[in-house]
Amino acid sequence: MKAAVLNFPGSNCAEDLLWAVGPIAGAHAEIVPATATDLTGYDLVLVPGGFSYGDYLRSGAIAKFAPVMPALRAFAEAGGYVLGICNGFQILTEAGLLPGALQWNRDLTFICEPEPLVVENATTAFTRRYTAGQVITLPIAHGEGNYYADDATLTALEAHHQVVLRYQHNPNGSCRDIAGITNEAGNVMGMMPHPERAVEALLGGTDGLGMFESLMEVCDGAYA
Ligand SMILES: NC(=O)CC[C@H](N)C(=O)O
Repeated sequence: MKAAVLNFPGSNCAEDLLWAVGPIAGAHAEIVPATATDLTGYDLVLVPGGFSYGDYLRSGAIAKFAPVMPALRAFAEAGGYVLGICNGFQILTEAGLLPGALQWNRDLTFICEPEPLVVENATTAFTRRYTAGQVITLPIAHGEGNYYADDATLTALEAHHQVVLRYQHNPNGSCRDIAGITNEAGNVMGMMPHPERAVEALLGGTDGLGMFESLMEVCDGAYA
């Protein structure tokens, strides 16, 4: 699997993500600046967490105009796998690659804590190494993680099994406890928790590793 980790001005998780998907999971991975205009040749594009363009206006609202975004859109429309984590999820919703929006947390505070999550859909390219109903613990670290979508959108998300991760104890006010979703085609996923911060015992847990292993399995076949 060849993975690109996008890097916007203000991203602060690109190196962590590179470490998780590269040396830890075993992919060929490299950092690609937001000024790039071509993403051909990659199997997976990762959109990292952080504060792209200082989170000015709204998280992700400026990043959606970055030079790399037309290439990211073309990559996604061609069926390439895209995973947006935290600010990456915010960027994907702002860009319209995923439905809904991330609002300020219910209590208007930045929350940084390990969070138990239920794997709702274990058939996706991002979660096939888990089992349905499995509870995993991943860190969250965000101010604007309160997922919102209108009722029709939420109903469609549920009907098409696009809700992939739900908070067990909703920390931020997200509609229907949603922590992560895919697009209808299933090749684009966004999630507020950080799987790359849970890939080694040294980090306090390895529950995030399954996401990168799932993608390795889908892109490269059997994963040892
Ligand atoms: N770690 C992150 O990506 C979170 C940053 C994000 N912009 C926020 O909502 O605070």
